Amino acid sequence: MRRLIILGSYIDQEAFMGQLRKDILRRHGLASAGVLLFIALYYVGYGIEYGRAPSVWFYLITVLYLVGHIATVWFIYTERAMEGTDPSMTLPVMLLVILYMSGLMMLAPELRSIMILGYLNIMPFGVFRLTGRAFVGVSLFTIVCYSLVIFSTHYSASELLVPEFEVVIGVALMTSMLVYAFIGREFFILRKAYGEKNSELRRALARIEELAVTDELTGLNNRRYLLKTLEKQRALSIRQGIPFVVAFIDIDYFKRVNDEHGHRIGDQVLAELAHLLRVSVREIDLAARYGGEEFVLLLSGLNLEAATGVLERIRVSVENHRFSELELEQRVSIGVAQYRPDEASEDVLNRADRMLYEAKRLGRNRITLESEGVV
Ligand SMILES: Nc1nc2c(ncn2[C@@H]2O[C@H](COP(=O)(O)OP(=O)(O)OP(=O)(O)O)[C@@H](O)[C@H]2O)c(=O)[nH]1
Repeated sequence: MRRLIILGSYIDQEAFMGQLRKDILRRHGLASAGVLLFIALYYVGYGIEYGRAPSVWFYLITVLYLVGHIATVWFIYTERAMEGTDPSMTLPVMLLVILYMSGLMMLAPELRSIMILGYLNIMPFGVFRLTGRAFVGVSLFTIVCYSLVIFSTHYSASELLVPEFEVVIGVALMTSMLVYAFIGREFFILRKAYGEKNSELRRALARIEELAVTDELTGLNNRRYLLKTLEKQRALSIRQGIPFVVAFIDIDYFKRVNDEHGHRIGDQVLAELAHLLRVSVREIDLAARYGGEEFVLLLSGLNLEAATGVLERIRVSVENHRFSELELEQRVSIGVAQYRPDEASEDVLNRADRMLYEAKRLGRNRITLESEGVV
C-alpha cells in the first residue's frame, strides 16, 4: 500500500500581528506629520510677523502633546494596546491632537483660520476605528474646544474677533463636524456588518479546518493531522531531545466483522476502538485514524520500553472489551518504532508499519518492537 504524506501549512500569527502593528504605526506617523505641519505654520506665522513668538506655554503644550503621542505609540509598539478594545489608540490620539490644536489657536489667535483646518484633518482618522457614538462625541468635543478658543481670544485679542465672520466660521465648523459624525456613523455601520460577516467566515473556516483534520466515523484526528503533528514532534525531538514513539495499531481479521455482521457493526467496532485508544493515551499524545482499520499513536516523551507498557495495556483492554451490541471480541496487532535523531517523519512511520506487518506475520494479537536485528 502506497502512503501519501501531506504536510499541512501553519498560519503565522506573529507575522499577522506584526503587519497590524505596522499599519497602525504608519497611521500614527501620518497624524504626527500633520501636527508637525501646524507647528511649522506657527513658526512661519511668527517669521512673517503675523503670529506670535513661541512662548513658554507653546513649548509646554508641545512637549505635553509629544509625550502623550509618544506614550501611545510606545503602547502600540509594545503590543500593550492590543489587549484593549482600541488597539490603534485612535480616540485618545484624536482628543490629544484636538486639544493641542486648540492650544495653538489660543496662543496664536491670528492663525486661527488656518489652524482650524487641523480639526478637520484629524477627523478622517476616526473613520477607520471609532464607533458611531464615539465619532459624535469627538465632534461635540471639537465644538466645545473651539468655543473655548473663541472665549480665550475674546480676552487675549478681542480685536481679531469679527462677530459676523465668527458666526459663519462657527456654523461652517459645526456643519463639517455634523457631516463627519454622519459619515463616521455610516462607516461604523458598514464596518460592523463587515466585521460580523468576517466572524461568520472565521467560524466557518475554523469548522472547515476542524473537519479537514478529523475522521468523520471515529472523531479521531485523521492522517493529515497526524503527519502535521509528527513534523512538530520531530522538531521538538531535534531541538530539545524529547524522544517519541510511533505505534501502528491494526484490528486482526477485521474483514470478517464486515463480512459476517455487515458494515454498520464494522463501523461500530472502529468507533469503539477509537474511543478506547483516545482514553488510553495522555493529552500530550495523539491517537489518529490512519485509514481503514489502521490507527496510529504518537507517544511523546517515551522510549520503546516505556511505550511498550502503555501499548500492552491497550492490547489487553481491547482483548477484554466486548464490541458493539453483538458483544464481539476483537484483537489488535501493534507495530512500534522510536524516532531516531535526524531521520524524516516518514521513516519512523514506515518502520512502525513494517513492525505491524511483522506482528501480523508472527501470529497477530501482539506487539512487535523494532530492534536492530529486525529493522
Ligand atoms: N466497516 C468498515 N470497514 C472498513 C472501513 N475501512 C476499511 N474497512 C474494512 O477493513 C477491512 C480490512 O481488511 P484487510 O486489510 O483484509 O485486513 P484484516 O481482515 O483486518 O486482516 P489482517 O489485517 O491481516 O488481520 C476491509 O474489509 C475493509 O473493507 C470502514 O470505515 N468501515
